[in-house]
Amino acid sequence: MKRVQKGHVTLKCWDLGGQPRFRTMWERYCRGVNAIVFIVDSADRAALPVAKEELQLLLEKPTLDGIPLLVLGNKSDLLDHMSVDELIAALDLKTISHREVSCYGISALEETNLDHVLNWLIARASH
Ligand SMILES: Nc1nc2c(ncn2[C@@H]2O[C@H](COP(=O)(O)OP(=O)(O)OP(=O)(O)O)[C@@H](O)[C@H]2O)c(=O)[nH]1
Repeated sequence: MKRVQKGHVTLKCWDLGGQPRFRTMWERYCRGVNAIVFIVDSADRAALPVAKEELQLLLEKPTLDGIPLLVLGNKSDLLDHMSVDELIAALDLKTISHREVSCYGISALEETNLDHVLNWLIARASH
């Protein structure tokens, strides 16, 4: 767990492992949160079918109904990264209903677009 502070808001963030053995834990950690952030490698097209599958399995849990979802396509610094529109299509984000969904491209390495991510999260934080 990591605390991220901006102004008067402190975000408590849990970084969950992406490997198969951790995936059954996702739902437990996502219960009761203000937002779920699902991060994919936007330069790894081959991994997206599995990412789509795992995201759908997570979102169909009744305990997570209505929780806002932010999908981040990381590694936008790499030449062959997918655009946000490509990510939306590959992850079938348009078919997600009963919750708010946003998708941004970011680079954790170059710290690109992270201000948008923070603002999105702060707007959904509890006061
Ligand atoms: N080019 C580039 N590489 C990145 C970026 N973000 C992370 N990486 C690299 O990607 C690899 C994986 O990064 P991690 O932070 O371990 O990824 P993770 O998703 O937390 O991994 P798990 O939690 O184990 O699934 C590392 O080699 C990072 O240096 C980025 O924005 N651009």
